[in-house]
Amino acid sequence: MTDLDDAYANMPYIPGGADYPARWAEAAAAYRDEAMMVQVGYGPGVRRQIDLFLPMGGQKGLIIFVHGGYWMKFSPQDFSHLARGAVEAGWVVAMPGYDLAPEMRIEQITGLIAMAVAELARRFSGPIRLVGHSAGGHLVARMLAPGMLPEEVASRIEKVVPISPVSDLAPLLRTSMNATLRLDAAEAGRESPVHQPVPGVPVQVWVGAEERPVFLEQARGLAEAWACPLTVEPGRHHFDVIEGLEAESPLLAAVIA
Ligand SMILES: N[C@@H](CC(=O)c1ccccc1NC=O)C(=O)O
Repeated sequence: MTDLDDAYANMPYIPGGADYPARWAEAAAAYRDEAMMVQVGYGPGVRRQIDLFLPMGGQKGLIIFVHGGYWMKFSPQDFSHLARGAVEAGWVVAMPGYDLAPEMRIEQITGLIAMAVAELARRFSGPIRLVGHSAGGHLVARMLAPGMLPEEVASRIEKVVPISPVSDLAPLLRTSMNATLRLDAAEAGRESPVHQPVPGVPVQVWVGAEERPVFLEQARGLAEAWACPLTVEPGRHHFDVIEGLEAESPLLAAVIA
């Protein structure tokens, strides 16, 4: 144990926390059974696949959701059900997979997400919105770094909603997770969205009021660094803060409005 392990642990502080991953996988599989889904690859290997959920009728644009799990856990197939709200509102929802730590360093994962976003931009026209949770919130925030995406892709990004993002990676150097993440101070600095220039696109940071204090700080830190709005949603913790994406909710409204 290191001094910040407990601060960054979510599961032990969430009632029934250990049951969430199995419930996510089950809800995700049930949604895939009824959804119109196709997969496209953006690189070699089973993880470089994007699940695409298609709405009936016209398309308002593309929403890319990047899942979390401290860059070392889960796949898009654990979170398919989160596409429902935006799909029913007429958006295409894309969920890219990515190779995980320790095989990948965080900066390589950032590069994979940039590749996935560029691939999606080639395949769809129209506006693109980015949503990510936790480590995925970090990854979507990273897409706004100068030069991360080709200009013709960057110019189509209309809005970004980082949910409970990790925005300053430096504290992770002091967690046992870093045995897997293998961050050093230099990479932690380069990979921290709080150190990026203020982006030119609207960003709305979202976090649950019942989250661990460090996640409230991480969210506030990003909203302050980027001078963008922060919503602290009452009654939500790190695991149920994403549930609003499943149906009409304040979070879904923030994403699709
Ligand atoms: N084992 C981790 C899991 C976790 O934090 C997490 C789980 C699902 C989605 C995002 C997460 N956190 C950051 O990416 C914990 O509870 O501390």
